[in-house]
Amino acid sequence: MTELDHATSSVRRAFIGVFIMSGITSVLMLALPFYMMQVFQRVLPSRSEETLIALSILAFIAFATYGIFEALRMAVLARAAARYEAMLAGPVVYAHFLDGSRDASSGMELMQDVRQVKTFIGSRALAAVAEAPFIPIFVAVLFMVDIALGILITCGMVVMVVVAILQQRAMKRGIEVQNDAQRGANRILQSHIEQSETVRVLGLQKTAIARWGSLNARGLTAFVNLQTVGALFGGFSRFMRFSLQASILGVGAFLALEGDVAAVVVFACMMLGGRALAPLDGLVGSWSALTNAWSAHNRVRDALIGFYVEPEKTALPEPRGNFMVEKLVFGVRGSDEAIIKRISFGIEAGETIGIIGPSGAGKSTLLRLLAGGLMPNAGHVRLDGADMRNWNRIQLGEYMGYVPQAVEFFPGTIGENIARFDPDASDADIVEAAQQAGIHEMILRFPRGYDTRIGTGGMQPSGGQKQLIALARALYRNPRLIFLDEPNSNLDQEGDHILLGAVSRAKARGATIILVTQRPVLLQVVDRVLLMKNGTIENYGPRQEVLPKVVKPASVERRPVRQIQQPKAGEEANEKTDGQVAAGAGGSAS
Ligand SMILES: Nc1ncnc2c1ncn2[C@@H]1O[C@H](COP(=O)(O)OP(=O)(O)OP(=O)(O)O)[C@@H](O)[C@H]1O
Repeated sequence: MTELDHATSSVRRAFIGVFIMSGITSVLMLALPFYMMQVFQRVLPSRSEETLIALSILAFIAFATYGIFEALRMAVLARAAARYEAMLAGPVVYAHFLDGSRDASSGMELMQDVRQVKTFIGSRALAAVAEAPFIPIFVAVLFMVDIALGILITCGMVVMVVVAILQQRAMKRGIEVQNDAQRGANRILQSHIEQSETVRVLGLQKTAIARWGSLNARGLTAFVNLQTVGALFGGFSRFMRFSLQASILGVGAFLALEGDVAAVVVFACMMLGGRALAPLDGLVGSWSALTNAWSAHNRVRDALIGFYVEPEKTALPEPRGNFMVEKLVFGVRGSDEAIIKRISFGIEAGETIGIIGPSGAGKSTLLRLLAGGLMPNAGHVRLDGADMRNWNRIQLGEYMGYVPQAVEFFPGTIGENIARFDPDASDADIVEAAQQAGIHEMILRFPRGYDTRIGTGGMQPSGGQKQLIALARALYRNPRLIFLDEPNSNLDQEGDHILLGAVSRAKARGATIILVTQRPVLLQVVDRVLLMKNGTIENYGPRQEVLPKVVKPASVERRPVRQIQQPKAGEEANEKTDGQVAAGAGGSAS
């Protein structure tokens, strides 16, 4: 059973309970008209105070029971609503983490969808849905009083159902337009707020507001139209409800004049009519909330189809670091051309591999596939023989170090970020990782040292500092597998030396290191070079064979790649080489 199945069956169970309670409250609603009839037809003619007291006690018991069930019903719905969010919010985020093709905003939107459904489940609108099947009770009582009253209310209700259907049709398109516009506007706003500084520097304030505003205006126009249509239908529904109640009174009065029914029965029937029509009226009034919640649930369902938080996978032994890539294909939705095109190669445990190639060749994508950040569309990435999908990701994370291309930190202190928020982290391990990354002294100079807060709302380290802190995080507890995506793109010469030293030490202790780089300086330490071009492998082999064919003469002159000696473990790198790897970019010379 998936998480979605668990959540929906929990809501279903709650709804069945609410449905039963709605049946009880519907029957109890008959107590007031019944009490009124008894008072007028029994107590007043007999002038019996005992009967009045007995009837009143019975009526109060009925009202109290009604009140209890009404409260209970809403409490059950509130709990079901909270359970829906509690059971699905985590899996929605989890599924988002697993699906590398989703962007950040779609994760937040799904969370909003979960909340929208939760709000609906806990609302009166769902209670009205549960009451609707009991309308026939009131209709049947009216039929029992007089067939004319029964026919009248039935016809009125048919008209109201037709109104509800027409309303649904009239509002369907508007609801879609409103939701699409609001989502689009939110995405634009979120992205501009995240990049406020760029907006400020480039003077894009008005453009940003205009782009967001035009979509938001569409949403607002759709909102006004929807509210107007809803109000019109709501007004008509009220009109129908009051007219029907008045008609019941009119027809009842006519029957009373004929002597067919007593006057008090006419009043009781009018009350019953009102009760019968209330749920329908409620449904018409909350139609857009119901439709929105249904669409939101469908989006949540689509995101979670087949998803279940897996029972812990069997923990495999610590990986040695043998990678086997088999016919690997990766593409994104909406694009015909794959980014990674059926490539196969292997990496030996303990090797250091440099992935190079022109911009857009697919280097970062390949690295992310190897690290398990993305899942392939076809083919396999096997680590020590096991498909990456079959590794226990939480266990595997302990053996992984990763510096992504765009480094960001989670809100917390530098120490917490380096330790990946491990609650059992020892200060010694954190400091050791920082020393390995050569930033211990730099961190000590920060306002609160290792306790300085970074990430959203905290201190903003420079680009180079970010890369070195991320390197410390990658080296925390000496992982076996290290993935570095252009880890020196913001580093100066000193940073390059620190990085080379750290990579060399990790290599010396047997780690498998895969790095993407555009600059030859890092290639000094690699064993093999994988040259990518347009999603395929153009060349893969020992550094000494591949590099001479792809490094620009300028950089070769400054530091001939053929002569670059791999530094020994712990040895700091030599001078920085500024040349760019010209792999496949045309004009490369050997
Ligand atoms: N989520 C995505 N949606 C659409 N296209 C994508 C996505 N991710 C990557 N691409 C495309 O895939 C191609 C390879 O991207 P990738 O980042 O792997 O290249 P790269 O070789 O690392 O480039 P660079 O050296 O510039 O970082 C690019 O053309 C990029 O536009």
